[in-house]
Amino acid sequence: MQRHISDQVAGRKKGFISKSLCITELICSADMATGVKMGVVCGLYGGAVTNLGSPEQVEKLYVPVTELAFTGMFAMTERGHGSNVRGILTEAHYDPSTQEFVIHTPCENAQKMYIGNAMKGNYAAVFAQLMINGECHGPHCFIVPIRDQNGVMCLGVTAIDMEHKEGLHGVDNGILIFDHVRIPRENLLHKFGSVSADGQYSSPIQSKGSRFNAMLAALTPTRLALTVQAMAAMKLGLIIAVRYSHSRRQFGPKNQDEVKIIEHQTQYLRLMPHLAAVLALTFTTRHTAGLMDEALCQGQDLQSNRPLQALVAGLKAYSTWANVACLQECRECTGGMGFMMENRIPSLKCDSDVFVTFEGDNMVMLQVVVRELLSQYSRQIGKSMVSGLIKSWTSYASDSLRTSFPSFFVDKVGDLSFLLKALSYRERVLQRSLAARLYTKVDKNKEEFFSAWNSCLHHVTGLALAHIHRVTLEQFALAVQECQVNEDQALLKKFCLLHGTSLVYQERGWYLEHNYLSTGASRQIRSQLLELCRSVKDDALKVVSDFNMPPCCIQAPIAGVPNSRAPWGFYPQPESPIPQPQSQQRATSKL
Ligand SMILES: CCCCCCCCCCCCC/C=C/C(=O)SCCNC(=O)CCNC(=O)[C@H](O)C(C)(C)COP(=O)(O)OP(=O)(O)OC[C@H]1O[C@@H](n2cnc3c(N)ncnc32)[C@H](O)[C@@H]1OP(=O)(O)O
Ligand SMILES: Cc1cc2nc3c(=O)[nH]c(=O)nc-3n(C[C@H](O)[C@H](O)[C@H](O)COP(=O)(O)OP(=O)(O)OC[C@H]3O[C@@H](n4cnc5c(N)ncnc54)[C@H](O)[C@@H]3O)c2cc1C
Repeated sequence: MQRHISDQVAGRKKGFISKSLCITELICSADMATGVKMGVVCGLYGGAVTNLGSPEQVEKLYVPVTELAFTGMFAMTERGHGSNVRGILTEAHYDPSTQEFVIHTPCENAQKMYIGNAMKGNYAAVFAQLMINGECHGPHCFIVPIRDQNGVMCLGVTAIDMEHKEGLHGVDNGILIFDHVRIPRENLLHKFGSVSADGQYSSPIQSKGSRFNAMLAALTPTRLALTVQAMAAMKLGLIIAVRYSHSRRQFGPKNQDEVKIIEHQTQYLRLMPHLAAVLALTFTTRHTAGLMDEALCQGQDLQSNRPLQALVAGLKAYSTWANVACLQECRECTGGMGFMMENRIPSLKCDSDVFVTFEGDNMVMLQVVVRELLSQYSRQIGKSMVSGLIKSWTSYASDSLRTSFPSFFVDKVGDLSFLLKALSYRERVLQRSLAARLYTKVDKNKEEFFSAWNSCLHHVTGLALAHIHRVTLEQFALAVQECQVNEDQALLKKFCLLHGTSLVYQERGWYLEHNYLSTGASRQIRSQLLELCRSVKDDALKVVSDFNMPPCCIQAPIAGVPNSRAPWGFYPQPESPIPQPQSQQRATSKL
């Protein structure tokens, strides 16, 4: 792990992001809190220093972390501002007489909140408004000493433990308050903004907005890491629920053995789409990590890669919501056993619920996606075309768009090509109609942008998810094509079809409203979904074992893996004979 992190420092060895995501998934599978804590120290504090600092600052402020000399934290969020980082109130005043920055918390709303590792960490990457002679240069990142290696607090710094949370109990989250804390000028991470000894500000990025965006790009790698952490939670939940569904028996034909609960149609209908989704997410995150590795190996900064930032922001939102839905389904599909702490699902739910909020609230992340989609769109067609769009928007959407997606003429309803075109069609219609709506509101009716945008948020979030859905199905389809093992390829193809069918089925109302699906086709999609779920329910055991999750990471007796932290567990082995009450050998009979 240590060598691996120093790779990060040594300028990104080939495939660094892809490799680190494998480590991430494994660490998070073992314990979500450990993953988050490492994410804070390595991903966030480390990411801030390596993405926003100079090589000398990386050497001084991050390499010692890889040598376990000290740890860091990431202090961006404040009591008054979490999503709206531009509005943060912590101040960093430059004092040319001493060539120092004075970090100060001017009011209660400026207190840094929820900060991971706040009660143990030595240094904080603190986001503050950079002030020189009363002029504000926007949020910048400063390295502020919090406590020494003996745990003695630094002068002017107060840390308050926020204590009880829903989950992630292994992470210490706290409040940080700075009372005129002086740090050397060299502690400003100055890749995108620096201050000379006599107080002259300079930046390689002229636009304040783009400079601000560059500051936040440091979050992109950990947002992708969080996507992987959400996938790890989904995989654990599905391993437990699928295995239990293949061992637990309940009800059956008269005078015959009770059937395994996986045989109940509702059981496989509830679980299989989530299994397909986590496979789609697996291939899409690998693709995205590859893009990131490629960019970094070509010496590109993440800051200038808005398409990548948008893709990661969308994946973070989709995966963390998918995880919450998946774990709830797994909890319900395992009945009373799923509610017992020994079987892991409750703690996975509690630990990962917050993933939809931190690292960028999902509703806000979806807007990052659409900002980029609209930016690309207006570059692609130019403003004049958008005005042209408005004139005949309704006919435009229903006629010309459909001709570019003649699915229902050439593709068989439910084929993969049909599903891919359906998802692309929906994304295009939502993108063009949103562009037209905003253009009408802002350019024609001169509405203030915020209120125009706010009144379209339902549309915005729908477009963002439509985009991510389409990307995940495309990446899944590519992975199927590239699969070299025929048996695996055939199985992945069924799950890929299931993922696409499930996505179109979820939005069948929209497709019916837009005359893209006939009522007959909609019924065909539903029948296909039911049949695909049925056809893969037994293959699911192979899929979840192919996750190669080490037993020590599963820790769930109902999945046939003893929980070392809950030795009292009941151990029905998958494929086990039907356990009878008198024969129910508790593994702890020796107690
Ligand atoms: C090795 C082991 C590792 C294990 C890893 C485990 C997993 C990881 C676990 C990590 C631990 C988690 C613990 C939690 C930590 C945290 O929560 S940290 C804090 C996280 N906080 C956030 O993410 C804050 C979210 N907010 C933001 O990201 C931003 O504030 C924002 C909302 C995106 C900014 O919005 P806004 O203020 O509107 O600014 P921008 O949208 O960036 O706009 C700035 C200007 O840029 C223009 N613009 C926007 N988009 C585009 C575009 N696509 N193209 C072109 N231009 C664009 C925009 O118009 C603005 O221009 P101006 O108006 O001219 O300024
Ligand atoms: C366990 C935990 C650990 C954390 N660790 C850290 C850390 O180490 N470092 C750090 O800096 N931060 C950390 N955070 C803070 C986290 O990043 C913020 O909670 C997150 O960014 C959301 O900000 P907020 O809580 O202020 O919610 P708000 O931004 O106030 O959002 C509240 C609600 O308003 C909605 N909303 C806000 N803006 C919009 C909008 N423009 N459009 C639509 N809806 C909107 C949101 O969707 C949400 O439903 C942590 C938080 C938690 C809970």
